[in-house]
Amino acid sequence: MAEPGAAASAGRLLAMGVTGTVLALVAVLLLRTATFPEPDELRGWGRTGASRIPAQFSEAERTAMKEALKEAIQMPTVSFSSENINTTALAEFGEHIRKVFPFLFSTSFIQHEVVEQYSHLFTIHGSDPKLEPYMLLAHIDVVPAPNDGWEVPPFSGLERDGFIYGRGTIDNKNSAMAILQAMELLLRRNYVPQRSFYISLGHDEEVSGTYGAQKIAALLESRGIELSFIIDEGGYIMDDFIPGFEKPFAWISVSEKGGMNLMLQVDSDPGHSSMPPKETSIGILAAAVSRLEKTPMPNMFGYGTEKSILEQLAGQFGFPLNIILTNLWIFGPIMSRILEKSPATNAMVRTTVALTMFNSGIKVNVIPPTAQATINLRIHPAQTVPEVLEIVRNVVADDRVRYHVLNAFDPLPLSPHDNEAFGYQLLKRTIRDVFPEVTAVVPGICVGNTDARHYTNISKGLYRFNPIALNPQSFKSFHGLNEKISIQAYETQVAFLFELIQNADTEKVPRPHSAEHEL
Ligand SMILES: CCCCCCCC/C=C\CCCCCCCC(=O)N[C@@H](CC(C)C)C(=O)O
Ligand SMILES: [Zn+2]
Ligand SMILES: [Zn+2]
Repeated sequence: MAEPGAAASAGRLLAMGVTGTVLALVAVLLLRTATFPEPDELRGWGRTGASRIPAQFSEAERTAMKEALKEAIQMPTVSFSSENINTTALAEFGEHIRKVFPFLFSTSFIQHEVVEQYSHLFTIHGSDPKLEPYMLLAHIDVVPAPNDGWEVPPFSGLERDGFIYGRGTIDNKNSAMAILQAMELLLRRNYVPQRSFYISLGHDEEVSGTYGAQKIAALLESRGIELSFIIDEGGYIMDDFIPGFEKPFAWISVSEKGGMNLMLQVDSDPGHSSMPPKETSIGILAAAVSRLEKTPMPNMFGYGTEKSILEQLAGQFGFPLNIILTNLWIFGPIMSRILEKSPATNAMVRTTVALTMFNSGIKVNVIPPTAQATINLRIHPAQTVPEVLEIVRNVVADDRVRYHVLNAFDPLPLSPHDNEAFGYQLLKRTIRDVFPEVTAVVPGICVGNTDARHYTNISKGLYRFNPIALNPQSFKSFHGLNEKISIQAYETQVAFLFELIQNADTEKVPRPHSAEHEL
């Protein structure tokens, strides 16, 4: 987030001016942080006492869970496009889960359905019909991974130095396998849930989820099902993200950006390249997209969740950042500039525009009749598709450019994340139980898109959170090189889900004693 230089200059600014205000604010802050640790009596809500099953796994179980993940990674369930998915590998995955999770497929209160041939929907019938059901969501397809640049072949599932390597180890077979694994281990311990829930594993998330998540959501809607909340990928434990902020913090994405794929096209008369016109379709279009790249969309800091994220992290920083962050009413403009500096934080404060495809030309000596560029926009929660399209037109400001919206959708609404929000509070509580080193949980936004967006008709509580710690380097391996997960992190993910499923067996939302006791 804040670069060392930028934070230092913000600090210098501060030192030059508002010393009195700062001293007063330090006092307020000290009072606040003094009461930060949370009392132990709030631990372990949900199932308590004898009915609580501890997340302790035998050596044999730990070996089996790691081997099951490795085998899943070895199946190249690649989605190249909606029309081109590896159906052989997807079918193999279906056989694999039947083999390694036998209890899941033979328990009377669990129903398994295959949707559109390769997606899986499990219905786990709880004993208490008064409790509204929820869903754990993941996807089993992956993006392509050519061997080049990888330390080990991407579909080898090789273990090295305590890590399992391979495409899908963090996006997102780890979740698919960990959810099923946690449930299998609970069933082996005779667990019967009180609250019903669904496990949904989509097979085409990486190409929009049209036949997986979208069909499952429609199926549940046709059955009149409403869900209390859904937990999908798209938020993480952030480690080493912010200079000056040593501790990891949890980022639960309560929304995700909208999106638009927009094709820009310029047509012109073809002709002989020895007698070129002053401008060609390529030149006109290149200038247009260059203007777009040089003119960032407006900075929307303060209109999404980014401001409240910073305010909630404030108590974790040392001077002067703690003061800056608790007083964004003064320091907001500086902070919004700091956030613009890195691609990840820039994506939080504005609609981003990425030029992703450019096509033109048919022969070296022919003036091209047409040029096309496709841009991929990710829309900030405070903006809409028409607003963003209007800005694009104004920046391009050239009538020779024509626009084709390939697909577009608005940002997702903010899911509730107050003290009454059951799903959010359940995640927070389980984070605190399983990751004691995490001292802050923030409601963030997912800058990419997830299958959760297909479920808006059946749930208002869409949360995106994977219980794994990621640093900036591991973020680069998403869809990139050397994707890997440590065996310990995977075991912790299974333990987290094992606890979360039990924690969900309660009617009441946990109530913090006061705001200061909150994570
Ligand atoms: C202060 C710390 C700042 C850190 C900011 C990082 C923000 C993290 C939020 C989200 C991480 C991205 C999670 C990736 C999930 C996206 C999966 C994906 O690739 N989906 C496709 C869907 C498409 C419809 C095919 C996509 O392109 O978005
Ligand atoms: Zn994913
Ligand atoms: Zn992905």
